Amino acid sequence: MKIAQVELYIVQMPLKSPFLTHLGAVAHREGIIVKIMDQDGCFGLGEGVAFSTPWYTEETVATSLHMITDILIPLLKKNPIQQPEEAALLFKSIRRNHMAKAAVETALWDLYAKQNSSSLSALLNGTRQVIASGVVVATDSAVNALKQIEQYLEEGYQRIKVKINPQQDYSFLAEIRKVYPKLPIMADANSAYTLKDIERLKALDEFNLLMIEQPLAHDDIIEHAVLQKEIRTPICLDESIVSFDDARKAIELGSCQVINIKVGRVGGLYEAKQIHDYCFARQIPVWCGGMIEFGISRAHNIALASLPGFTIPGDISASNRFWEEDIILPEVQVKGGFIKVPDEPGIGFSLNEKRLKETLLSTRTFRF
Ligand SMILES: O=C(O)CCC(=O)C1=CC=C[C@@H](O)[C@@H]1C(=O)O
Ligand SMILES: [Mg+2]
Repeated sequence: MKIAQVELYIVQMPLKSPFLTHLGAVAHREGIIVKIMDQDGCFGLGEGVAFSTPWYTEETVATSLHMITDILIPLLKKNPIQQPEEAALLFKSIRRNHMAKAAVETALWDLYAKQNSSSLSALLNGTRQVIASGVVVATDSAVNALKQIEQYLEEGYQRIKVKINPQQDYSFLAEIRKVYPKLPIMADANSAYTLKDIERLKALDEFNLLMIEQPLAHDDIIEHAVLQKEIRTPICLDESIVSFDDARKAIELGSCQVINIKVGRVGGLYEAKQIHDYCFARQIPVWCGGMIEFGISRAHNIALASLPGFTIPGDISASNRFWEEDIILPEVQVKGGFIKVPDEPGIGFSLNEKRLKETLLSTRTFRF
């Protein structure tokens, strides 16, 4: 792929309003934009989606920077690659650090697509021209959630995800169901429960949720299989699935009926596609998760979600869900509940240089 230079941009932006889960609040988002340039000046873009602290997974912006700078870039310098799959396989010699790997690997996919004048969606064998869009409500009260849901439904979003925990679950969902008896709703618990809560979780079956996401421990697939036999609501796994093998084992065990695929969590588009292909062959629905990300990661998600197995609206919302102004042009827009899949080369979005400058904390450059 003739890599000539890698540039990293560390950016930070306030969210329009804090994103609240039982694990804490995200009010500011730091991220790493990766730009990989070839000898002809063509470049690909990726985004590191680790948070500033390790509350969702073990990675942080600082650990990602270390991995990219001291491990992954030197590895790429030593091992010239012909296509992005080779980078994904090369990075398997390094344990975990999936978000750092994905930041680099996704930039290589964008570069490779542009070098071959193909849209990223087409390169991945995407089949959709538009993808259905869902949105997450992450707030502290049913009153606020209802206000947000009303606004998001006006904006066209096709399904709503809410955050639950044992302190508010039943009453919170009951309030929402009272106003919206038929709305497609899913609930994300981010590991707020244990098997001792089986009766609590059984009681949530009456709300006819599309699914409950990650009710038990972040690294469990055994107890989720026990729980799934006890509750009617389909379990969706998020945190527990960090690789293709995790997905295969969870499905074999009956730990879930749905998988939330996040490109960063599984180490890149190659692994994400492997999980998709496996699930698609077995008619296990998947959807594309979000990471409160900026537009570059959002663009990669759109390309991934154009694959045929993404049959459930994901957490891919418009740029203006979180940001006053995103770092891409054009911004991601939701129209009539759908986002258009670009057909221009690569991710089909470019960097908003003005916004990048406004949000920039620091940069690093590496010549090959
Ligand atoms: O990016 C979005 O639109 C929302 C993403 C989202 O819901 C999440 C991102 C990161 C951590 C979470 O608590 C949550 C999730 O678990 O899916
Ligand atoms: Mg989740």
